[in-house]
This record gives sequence, C-alpha cells and structure tokens, in this order.
Amino acid sequence: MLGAASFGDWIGLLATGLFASAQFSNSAAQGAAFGGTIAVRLLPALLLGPIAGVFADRFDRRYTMVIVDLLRFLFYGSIPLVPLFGGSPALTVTWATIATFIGETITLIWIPAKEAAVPNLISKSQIEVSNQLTLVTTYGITPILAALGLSALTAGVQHSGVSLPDWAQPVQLALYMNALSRLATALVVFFGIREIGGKSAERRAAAEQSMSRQFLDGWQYIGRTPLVRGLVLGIFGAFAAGGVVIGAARTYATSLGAGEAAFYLLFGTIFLGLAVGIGLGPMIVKDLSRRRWFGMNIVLASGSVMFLGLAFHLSMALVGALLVGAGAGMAFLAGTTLLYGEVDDAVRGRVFAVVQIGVRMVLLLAITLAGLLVGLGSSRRVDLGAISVDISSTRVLLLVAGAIGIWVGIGSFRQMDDKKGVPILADLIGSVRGRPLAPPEEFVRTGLFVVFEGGEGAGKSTQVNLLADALRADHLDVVVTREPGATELGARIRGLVLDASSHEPSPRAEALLYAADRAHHVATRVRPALERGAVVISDRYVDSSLAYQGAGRTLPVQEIAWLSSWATGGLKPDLVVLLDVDPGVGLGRVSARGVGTDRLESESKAFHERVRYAFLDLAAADPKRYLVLDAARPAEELAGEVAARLSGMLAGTPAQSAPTSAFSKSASGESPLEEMAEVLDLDESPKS
Ligand SMILES: Nc1ncnc2c1ncn2[C@@H]1O[C@H](COP(=O)(O)OP(=O)(O)OP(=O)(O)O)[C@@H](O)[C@H]1O
Ligand SMILES: Cc1cn([C@H]2C[C@H](O)[C@@H](COP(=O)(O)O)O2)c(=O)[nH]c1=O
Repeated sequence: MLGAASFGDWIGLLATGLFASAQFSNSAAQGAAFGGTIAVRLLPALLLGPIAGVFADRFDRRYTMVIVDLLRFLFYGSIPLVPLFGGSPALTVTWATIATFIGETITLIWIPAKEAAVPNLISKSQIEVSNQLTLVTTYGITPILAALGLSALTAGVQHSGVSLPDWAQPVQLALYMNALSRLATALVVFFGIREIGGKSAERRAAAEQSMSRQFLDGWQYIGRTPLVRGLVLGIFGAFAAGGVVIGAARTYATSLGAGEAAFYLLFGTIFLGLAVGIGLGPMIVKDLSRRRWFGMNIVLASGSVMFLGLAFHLSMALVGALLVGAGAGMAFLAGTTLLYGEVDDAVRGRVFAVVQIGVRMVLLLAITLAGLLVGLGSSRRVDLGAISVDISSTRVLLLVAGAIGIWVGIGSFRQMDDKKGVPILADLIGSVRGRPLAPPEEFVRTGLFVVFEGGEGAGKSTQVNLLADALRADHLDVVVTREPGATELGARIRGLVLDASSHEPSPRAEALLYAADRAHHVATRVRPALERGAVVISDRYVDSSLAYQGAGRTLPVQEIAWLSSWATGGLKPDLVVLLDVDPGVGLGRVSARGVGTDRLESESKAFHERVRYAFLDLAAADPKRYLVLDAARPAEELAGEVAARLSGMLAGTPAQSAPTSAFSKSASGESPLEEMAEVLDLDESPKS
C-alpha cells in the first residue's frame, strides 16, 4: 500500500511541475513554473519539519496519518479542478502552488508518524527487510514507474489520435491518481491497521508536557545518546557525499571530456548504485554487525567520492558513481534499521523527523554548495604522457569531500563498534561467507597461555612436562592440560574420536567433537586458570583442528577456524611451540612405545604429511606467536629453547612478580628457567 502511495506521490511531483508549466506557452515561464512548483514541494520540509516529529509522538499516530491523508486527497484532487471551473492560468498555478505547499507541509507530519509506527507492527528481525522494501519502492521503483507511466500515458494518447476531454488529459489523470492514492492509504490505515492507534503510558506522560518542551527533549535525546547521535550524523555524512557528487556532476562530466549525456549517466548511476546497495547489500554481508556495516559504508561512499576525484576516464567515473550510490544506500539502510531498533517509541517520531528533514537539507545544501564551488573554481590540464588529466576545482572538491567523509565514517565506526578487537577485513570476509567472527569473550587474563603443537610422536608431552617441572620447581602456579580429554566430558569425547574400535565419526562430526571438547576445556579449565594468573601449558589446541580436520580431512580450513574461534570465545595462546618432525620419525617413536595406535595415528602417510605442512604454514603466517623447533633434536636442547623464549615472555607478568617466581634466584644465582636456557647457552631474548 505504501508503495502504491509512493507511486502516487512521485507521479504527483512530476505531474504538478508539468501541469504548472503547461499553463504557459513561453518557455521561460514554463521553466520557472516547473522549477518553482517542485521547489515549493521540497520547501515545507525546512519550515515545518522540526515540529512534525512532535506531532508524531504527541498524538494518536493512526488518526494523524488518516487525517493528513484525507487532507492531501482533498488538496491534490482540487488542483486539476481549478481550470475546469474556469480558473485563469495564473489562478491555476497559484492554487497548484498553494495546494502543493499545504500537501507537502502536512506530509511532514505523516512521515514521522508512519516511521514511528512501523517498528511497533513488526518484529525486530523483520525491520531491515521492511526498510529495504520501503526504500527500494520509494526511491528506486516508484519514481521510475511514475516517469514511465506518465510518459506512456501521454504518448499513448498522442498516438491514438483520440481527443480526450479537458478533465481527462494524461496530466489531469495523473493528478487524480495522486489524490486517490492518498484516499486509499487513509482507508487502509483507518480500517486495516488499527494497531497503529493508541499510545503507550510513556507517550501519554510525555504529552502532558508543552509542545516546545517535547521538541527540546527530542533534540536533547539525540545529543545525549551516542549511538543515535553517531547514526544521525553518519546518515547526513553519506548523503552529503552523494549531494557533492550530484552538485559537481555537470562540470565533472566536462572535465572527463564527456558531454551532456555523461552527466545524466553519472546521475543515473548513483541512483542505480543506491538501489543495488539497498537491494543486495544485506544479502551479501549477511550477519555482519550492522553497526560496523554502517561505518564501513560511509567510508566506502566517501572513498568512492575520492576515487571519482582521481578518475580520468568515464568508465572509472561510472564505477565510482556506482559505489558512491551503493555505499550511501547501504549506510542509509543500516542507519535507519539501527534507529528503528534502538530508539524508544516515545521519541521515535522526533528522531525520524530530524533524520528526514536533515537528509533533505544536507542533500540540498551539498548539491547547491558543490555547484557553487565548482562554478567558482578554475581548471588546469596536466599532461602525463599517454593521458592528460584536468586538475579542476571539481576534482579538488571531490577529494576534500571524500576525505572528510572517510574521517566521519572512521569516527562513527569507532564510536559504534560492537566487536572491538575483531579484525575488520576478516569479519567482513567471514560474514560474506556466512560466518561472522565473534568478539573475544571478555575476561581479565593475567596468566600466560602456552601451547605445544606438532604431529604424532613429535615429543609434545615430553616438552610439556619438562617446562611444567621447571616452572613448578620455582613454585609457580602451573596448569598442565591437553586436548582432547582434559576434562571429564573431554575424556568421553576423546574415547569417541580416538578409539579405533568404536564407529568412525564423519569428518564434520569429528570436527564438532573436537570443538565441543575444546569449548568445555577452555570454559572450565583454561580461562579460570588464566584469570587467576597461572601459566597454562596445553598439549594441543586450535591448530591441531586446523591441521588434522582442515588439511588432513580436507574440510574448509576457514570453517574450522571459525568453529574453533566460536568454541573458545576467541581465546588465543600467547605462545605456540611447534615441534616439527618428519611423520615417519614421529610415528616410529609412537610405535616404539608398544601400546598400539589410535584412529588418527593409523591414518595414511599422506594424511600426516598434510598435517605437518599445515602446522608449518600456520606458524609462517604469524611468526611472532610461534616458536618452531626441529623435534628431531635432543629433548633437553628443545626444552632449553622453550625456556629461553618463555623467560622473556614471563617478565612483567603476575607470575614473575609472585613471591616465589621463575625468576627467583637459586643458589647459583639463576632461576630454573634460566638454568634450562643455559643448557644451550641461549640468551633470553624472544626468538621466532
Ligand atoms: N626429542 C626427542 N628425541 C627423541 N625421542 C623423543 C624426543 N622427545 C620425545 N621423545 C620420545 O618419543 C616418544 C613420543 O614422545 P611424546 O609422547 O612426548 O610425544 P607426543 O608428541 O606427545 O606424542 P603423541 O602425539 O602421541 O601425543 C616418547 O617415547 C618419547 O620418549
Ligand atoms: C586437539 C585435536 C587433536 N586431534 C588428533 C591429533 C591426535 O591424533 C589426537 C590426539 O592425541 P594425542 O596423541 O594425545 O595428541 O587427536 C585432532 O585431530 N584434532 C584436534 O583438534
């Protein structure tokens, strides 16, 4: 219904302009009448806008919408009637202007009432889709349909040769359509959407205040609520970027050496981008945090404005314009969706009134200012060998506006980020793939988390024990643990995944079992120990899943990474010691133990080769966090290297400042770790 009404509005906007200009035969008067009527249609936003929101919050929204629509039906419907009753062209245009002005003025009361009512009708999860639908129909489909419909009507009548009576000319019909669409909306809202009516206790209480108090309260609410303030400013920023491009488009097209058609092409491409962004954006980013997406889109729109400033070919400019539109559209969608969800019902009307008026003002101002500035500036052609570029005031303006926009975008991203610490690009890529990254679980981590990784028989347990003994010898709080099987639940999971006699789990089930063991292990053993400041030494952790289930079983490594990150709440080790050994050597050590092999140890040589190289790749990707050791070397030498690396890391941790610490000196004047490190005459500086 709203789509139909929006169609009526757009067709009405065009028709009123055409209707006014058709009253004159002189082309200058026609132009003035067309432009003047359209300007009048936009002007009321500036005049009545600020108090329109108060109406939406103060009075029953259903009645407000119905009364406004009935009035619009009467005013818009009266416009084509004036000449029918013998009105002169001057009177007709005057009345068209007055009726349009009144109609548009009261529309400003209708819009916030509608915007404020919608979130009460649908669930939070449906808000974005509903917004998408509204924005695409209002700004994408219906204006195009209106323009096409009107021209088809006019052309159809001209070609048919039928002479229609004065009251049934295409423009008149369009105006009746505009009026009737309003009557239809009034009837639907009154009879069909009764839920919009009534007022919450909060709104009833607020209505006791004076209108001016309510008006001020609305502004104060925006000012003191950081999220709402950030959203409102961000939305304005995105529209300012779009406005600057539109305002500068004509001279910009000339600077590209392209003609008048390029201007229309750029203009149209921005709107195409807007529609694409609003229509497809949510489908692409899926569950990405909307707060993050909002800031990212402002940066995208502004960055694209800068790109336009540098583009030297029309094809580049079109890509830039498409991205400006897409960024602005997606920012607007994310912003309004967040506003719908975050703003209380009692002030929603006022906040949305500020947004809708602000957006119009910013757009108008940006277009006008940009037009003015590019008009004032001059241009110089620079030859760069094969290509020559126009360095004009237009381009400088685009670069400056883009840079300011990026600054605003980064600011709003920082202010609203709800996933602090989660890398932006990885989060975006993960979301596009359907697995957004989770923010790390918050906890005060004072201990140190050390993990030993490697293939079968690499010597992990041996090194874990050597390190733990050295630390314990100095009465440090040390927790030795392993995966899978460190907890009671984990022990049962270990039996399920490793027992060669039990049914073999499918690769995905195996990955989930390891993840389940890890989730429980981290929650019940690792985190509590790290919280109290202990040194936690684990025999295997996340990398084992990446290597065995990812590379070994050839499951997608990113999916395993996401699963593990979810299971651990993002907990990463401080140090991973990778004991690298040829699988043949490691498996030889395992079989030499003479206790048989488990299900994974029995896997093929190729499987274990893949596992080995996956471990090495992981270490190469993050060398600061890893210590890679050749596990074919004697166990004591390896322990010495681990000790040397660790002693550097323990400095400054609570463990070190404990009354008895790894650094408390023995009779020889050295701590146990230092003594271990001295086995190989190693210094204490961290190595990778
Ligand atoms: N550096 C080393 N050089 C030679 N043998 C070693 C070395 N380190 C450990 N070993 C021996 O290799 C065997 C396997 O060692 P360990 O149990 O520590 O390996 P692991 O990596 O924990 O094995 P798994 O993968 O089965 O858990 C043991 O018998 C151990 O004594
Ligand atoms: C944590 C983890 C382990 N595995 C495999 C690796 C080994 O074959 C066994 C664990 O036995 P260990 O000899 O006691 O180290 O499980 C795995 O495939 N995925 C994992 O996440």
